Amino acid sequence: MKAIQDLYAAEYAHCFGCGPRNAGGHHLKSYVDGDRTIAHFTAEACYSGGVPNQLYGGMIASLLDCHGTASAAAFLNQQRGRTPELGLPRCVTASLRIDFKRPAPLETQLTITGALQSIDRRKVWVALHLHAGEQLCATGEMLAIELQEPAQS
Ligand SMILES: CCCCC/C=C\C/C=C\C/C=C\C/C=C\CCCC(=O)SCCNC(=O)CCNC(=O)[C@H](O)C(C)(C)COP(=O)(O)OP(=O)(O)OC[C@H]1O[C@@H](n2cnc3c(N)ncnc32)[C@H](O)[C@@H]1OP(=O)(O)O
Repeated sequence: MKAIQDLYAAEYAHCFGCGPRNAGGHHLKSYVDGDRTIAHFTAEACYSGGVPNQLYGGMIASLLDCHGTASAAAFLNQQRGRTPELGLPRCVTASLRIDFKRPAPLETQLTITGALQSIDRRKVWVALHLHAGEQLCATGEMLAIELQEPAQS
């Protein structure tokens, strides 16, 4: 199965967190998994926060940011009955609230999931969870908004 990010059009594929065309980026890959979305990521030791073996909060935000917008695009597509191969909506983060529940470890596989909360036209609310094994480390609530197409001349 293709990752959602691998369906982004070339001009939208340079995101630092998940763009396939950003050589220096993190290349997060998100997948549709039934009625939710899922991604896995293992952070290298250099992404340490201020406490030993504790992942930097900005990296957690980055993972939720990229997974959330990919999830929003996939959920909008599903609502519209479109297959991803026909093109994805272009969603950006309008707001992202994060609760850091427990430290997330370095050099350990993390699992990020997304679930659709609701859709109102271009607005998509996504619930996000980040786990290390069974441990819930962070939750997020995102409002993603579909970009409007530029006016045709
Ligand atoms: C095989 C072909 C495949 C084709 C694939 C094509 C595309 C691929 C898909 C996606 C790729 C795109 C990007 C993916 C890459 C990386 C993503 C990583 C995530 C990010 O890193 S992303 C960067 C950070 N992100 C920003 O840089 C956003 C800056 N911002 C803006 O660009 C505007 O702000 C925008 C566009 C968000 C809205 O602007 P706008 O002019 O379009 O719309 P407007 O302002 O009218 O808002 C409309 C309705 O949302 C409500 N609303 C707005 N903001 C709200 C808020 N904060 N809280 C609550 N409600 C809010 C309004 O109240 C109104 O509500 P209502 O309609 O009910 O009145």
